[in-house]
Amino acid sequence: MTKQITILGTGAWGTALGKLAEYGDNQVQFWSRRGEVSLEEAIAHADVLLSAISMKGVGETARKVQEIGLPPQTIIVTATKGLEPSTTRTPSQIWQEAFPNHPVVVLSGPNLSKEIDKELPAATIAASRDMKAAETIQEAYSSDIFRVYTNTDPIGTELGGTLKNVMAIASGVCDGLDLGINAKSALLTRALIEIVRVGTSLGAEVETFWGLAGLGDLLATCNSSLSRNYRVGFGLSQHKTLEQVLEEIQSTAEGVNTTNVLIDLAQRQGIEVPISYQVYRLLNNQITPEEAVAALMERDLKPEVITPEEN
Ligand SMILES: NC(=O)C1=CN([C@@H]2O[C@H](COP(=O)(O)OP(=O)(O)OC[C@H]3O[C@@H](n4cnc5c(N)ncnc54)[C@H](OP(=O)(O)O)[C@@H]3O)[C@@H](O)[C@H]2O)C=CC1
Ligand SMILES: O=C(CO)COP(=O)(O)O
Repeated sequence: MTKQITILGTGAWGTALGKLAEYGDNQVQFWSRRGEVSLEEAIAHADVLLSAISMKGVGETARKVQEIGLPPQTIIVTATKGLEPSTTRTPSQIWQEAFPNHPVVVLSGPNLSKEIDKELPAATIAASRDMKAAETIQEAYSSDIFRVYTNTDPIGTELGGTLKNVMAIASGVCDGLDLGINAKSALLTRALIEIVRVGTSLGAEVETFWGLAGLGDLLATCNSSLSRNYRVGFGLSQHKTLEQVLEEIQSTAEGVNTTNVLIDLAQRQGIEVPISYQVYRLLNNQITPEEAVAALMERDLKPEVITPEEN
């Protein structure tokens, strides 16, 4: 059945998700803080409210929607991949706290917007504790170019997409320094284990990270120069400053903020995050790319540990 989908944010991802929604025969209403349609008008008849706003605007936008109020049947979908600095909350936690009586669905997977724009085939996850809501989004968004799976682990799905951005920065450094496929394979494998360790300590289910929202998104983002986060790492490996690289990208690279939030959280909770820590030091000008690689190679020797219980 045709849904009225209101998309908040007309950046790269909001626009691509709008096209996908239209492709799936839905009615789409865009809203942007710079646009002509008021937020009140945009959400008045929404069956689905989909937020594709970058992390820095999520809390503020959720508050604005809260002040206006949502129709009772509206399903909230969040497609943002980030962590709120002041609270370390994920976007779905922010939306769910603002709207405790509405279902919240996380939409996340290996979905580089530039490929979606070209109508290349892709798959993603619609995750919610409310399976009926996840299935509604699955149905609304599925088409012959976009295959949507459901799961019941919104936090794991969201953290897969969020934490891989940190690893994409590391991966850009790895490729930029021309370290080879052996190094890249080692990096991505250990990156996934690090993501699992953080994710499970924040309440995610381990299995989620073996799927599209975990391994799938890690592979896409860490192997593509379409990824803004990958380009941050690649640029730093060429000894450009972070400011220069971000100026060149002119778009959201959530991994920069996520790394800072993650290191703060990991240090407070005693979670071991060796790769993310080197990314943090690099982003904060404490180390060169070459020193970051050396620091990872020179860590204490130990057995390969894969399960989240062990470090
Ligand atoms: N691009 C991609 O391939 C994918 C991106 N994502 C995620 O989607 C999110 C958005 O990314 P993307 O669209 O690429 O980034 P863009 O930089 O292209 O767009 C960011 C969007 O967020 C809006 N925004 C930022 N701050 C605020 C605010 N305070 N209030 C209201 N709106 C605000 C911007 O509005 P304005 O234009 O007015 O500044 C713009 O619409 C990120 O979390 C990203 O990780 C997820 C999957 C794929
Ligand atoms: O999340 C993405 C692909 O799934 C987009 O990655 P970037 O934000 O690094 O461009």
